[in-house]
Amino acid sequence: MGFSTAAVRYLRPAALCASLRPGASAAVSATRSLSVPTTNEEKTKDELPGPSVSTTLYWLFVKGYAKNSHLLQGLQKSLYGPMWRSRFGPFDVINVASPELIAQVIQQEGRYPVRSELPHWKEYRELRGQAYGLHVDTGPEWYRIRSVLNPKMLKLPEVFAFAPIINQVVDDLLQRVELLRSRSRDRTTVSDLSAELYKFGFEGMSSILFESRLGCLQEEIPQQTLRFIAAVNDMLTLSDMVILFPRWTRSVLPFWKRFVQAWDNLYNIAKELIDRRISELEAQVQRGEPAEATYLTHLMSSDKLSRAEIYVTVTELLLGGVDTTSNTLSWTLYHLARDPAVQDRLYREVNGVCPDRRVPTTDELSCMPYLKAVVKETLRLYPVVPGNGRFISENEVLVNNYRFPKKTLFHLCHYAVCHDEHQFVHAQRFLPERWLRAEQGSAGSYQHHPFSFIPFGVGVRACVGKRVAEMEMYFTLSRLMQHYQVLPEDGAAAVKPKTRILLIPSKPINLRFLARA
Ligand code: HEM
Repeated sequence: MGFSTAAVRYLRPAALCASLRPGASAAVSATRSLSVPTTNEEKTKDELPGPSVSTTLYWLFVKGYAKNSHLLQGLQKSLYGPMWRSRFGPFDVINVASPELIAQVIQQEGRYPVRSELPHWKEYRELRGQAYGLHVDTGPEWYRIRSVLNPKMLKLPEVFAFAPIINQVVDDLLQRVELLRSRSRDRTTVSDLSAELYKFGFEGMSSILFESRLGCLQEEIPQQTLRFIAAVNDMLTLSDMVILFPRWTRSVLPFWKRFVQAWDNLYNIAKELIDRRISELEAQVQRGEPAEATYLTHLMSSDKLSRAEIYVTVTELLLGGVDTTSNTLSWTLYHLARDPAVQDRLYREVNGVCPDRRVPTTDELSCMPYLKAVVKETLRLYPVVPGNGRFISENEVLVNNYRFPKKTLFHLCHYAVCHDEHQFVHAQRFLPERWLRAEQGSAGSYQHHPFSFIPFGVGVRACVGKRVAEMEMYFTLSRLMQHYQVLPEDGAAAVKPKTRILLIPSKPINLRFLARA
């Protein structure tokens, strides 16, 4: 199947944005038709091609695609065409792997789209009497939560208010890089960069959400922070296991109990951090000191979310915001190290806009088109969420002339689409230039379909953290470029991606950071 349990998870909680904006990408063809074709010869899903369960098992566990389910998307597309059906365990999934078909699904997703059902998350919340939150709530209840988050997360001036916090964390990252390279044998290498960037991502998101520093980039990471990071990892890993096994196995297999324990740890630490910060803010207000309009203050003062909903929502934002951004940063630095011409051009752009290592302002970031093109191209080659989902529960759907009943789960094969030569010339190459309007053509690019590049998802349920993630990545990369030239280790082999829910490096990325004069 082009659909793994891992995909289910992001289909799961992944992370939401803008409405369908045909202008979303730099090279959107305005003339393409997104309308749903209708003829009289409708077909049913039983007529769709797709692998048998045994073929799927063979691919996943004999051929090794369980770890590379992003590649299975392309393989299956070549065998079955752009739409096929996969059945495996509890899943019956319709895979769509062309921008036109993805557009058709999204056009019919309804007012309150659902990525996938998360029965095990819902069950945990009910077990503990917690609020459902962003990922489990559906319909108008989900929208109510989104409408509180969107203004603070998706409006640029609001997002820019997080710039000082993010830059403080980038300061710490720079110090950490300096420390690690000075300790390395050749005094330049930072080993396992993704692990360092994960801690950076965690510190960055928690600084915004909890308005407190957790010390992830310190030499001695505080115990509570270590427990928190471990709980996040455990919960996400176990979430995939729990959904695969039927309920009766819970008394014999340890996964459900450990899943509940991991959620308990995660929720309790988040609750403690939030309560502590809220007490500080309340004391501040009582003393007559003005409270800054930061994230928690915004959620509290909106009066639209209960305290229980705030606990869950903030935890879920953290879950969506760490490894997505940190993995994208890892891949970007990996490519910059292997492509000196791209890195040099990026350095010249950053240095031209902000000489003498001056910290860029948000206005100055907007004068760095090549920086943005580099990040876009990284997200095209390594879409950290390689497959997305839509569970259309309310209505029947007509896609590619097949009629699907209510409660059909669609897997949007984003990885296959943004690696498609018909959409992107030299699709396997790292060519940031393709995103620069003035230079289209030099990189052989041409007008691609708006739904061929949707790394943050699409529609009203798209990623709520898109703007924050972009700003964090722009500051981090521009400032790293000001200080260092990055290079691969001598003779280092290429690092391929693998799917572990997200598209992550299959082995540690070690890079040399040479201080710029
Ligand atoms: C490179 C960085 C990121 C990428 C590529 C990414 C990608 C995605 C994608 C593909 C989705 C699913 C969207 C859909 O279903 O259409 C999503 C949802 C989501 N993302 Fe992100 N994300 C990133 C960073 C972040 C950050 C920084 C945050 C937190 C501030 C975040 C929080 C979320 C949340 C909470 C959802 C679920 C929203 C909902 O269901 O209403 N993401 N993300």
